[in-house]
Amino acid sequence: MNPITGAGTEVPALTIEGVSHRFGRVEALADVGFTVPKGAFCALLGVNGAGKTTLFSLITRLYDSTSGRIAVAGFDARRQPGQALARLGVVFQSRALDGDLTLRQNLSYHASLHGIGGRAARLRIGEVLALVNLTDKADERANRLSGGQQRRAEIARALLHRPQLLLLDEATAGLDVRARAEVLMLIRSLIAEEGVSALLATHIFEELSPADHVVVLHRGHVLADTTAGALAGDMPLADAFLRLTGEAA
Ligand SMILES: Nc1ncnc2c1ncn2[C@@H]1O[C@H](COP(=O)(O)OP(=O)(O)OP(=O)(O)O)[C@@H](O)[C@H]1O
Repeated sequence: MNPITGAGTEVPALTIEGVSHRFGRVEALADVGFTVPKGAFCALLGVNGAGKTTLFSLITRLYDSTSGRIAVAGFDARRQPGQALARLGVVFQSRALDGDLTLRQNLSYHASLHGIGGRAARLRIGEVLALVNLTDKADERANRLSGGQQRRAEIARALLHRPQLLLLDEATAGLDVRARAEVLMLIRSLIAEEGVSALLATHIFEELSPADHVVVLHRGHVLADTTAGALAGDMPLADAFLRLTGEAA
């Protein structure tokens, strides 16, 4: 077993190998590689422009990856996109709920996009609402929910089709400290109890525990693939990040 990532012989939730991507002359990603094991949490740390969103766009097939390999639960994103995407749940940086619809209506709409309807949808919506602890808010209009509740609702939405990997792009940004902690606790409990894996792009270091797997992305390069504790050493994680990248998060 890999002592840092905890990877065993199981098929990883996410495999990134030798992935590069350019926007004209800008090299957004350069030979990026790392693995998120099944049932694990990984924080992708990077300042603005590090390449986090580009990487997420390649994983979700918004952009086509032309070099290297991306696999979700063993399914190649380029050659088996349907199978790869079916195993992926995404929480975007921008708000993704229709504020005028109730939480249940939002979830019904997205369930139908995944081909889940009728009784199966009603049952699954009940399950995901319970998972994110929002059962009592099901008939509330989305714009009446707090920022933290909306994020939890977006996580519920991402879980509807039972993905194996959650991609969370700055899912805790813009929330107060308490709501951030609640969202992170939810992600950790989904990993522990539901067996999903999660890749969280973030630049908020206080959220992380020493044992957490962290990948530092900087100007398109992976500078570290280790644990938060090993990266921090005897200094605060933010200081270690600054020393490594030359930039404060
Ligand atoms: N559509 C695009 N066209 C040209 N350059 C782009 C495009 N998207 C991203 N870039 C450039 O690619 C690099 C990586 O950007 P990216 O958005 O992936 O970083 P990021 O880590 O997600 O940052 P942020 O936290 O600001 O979203 C940056 O230099 C950015 O300017």
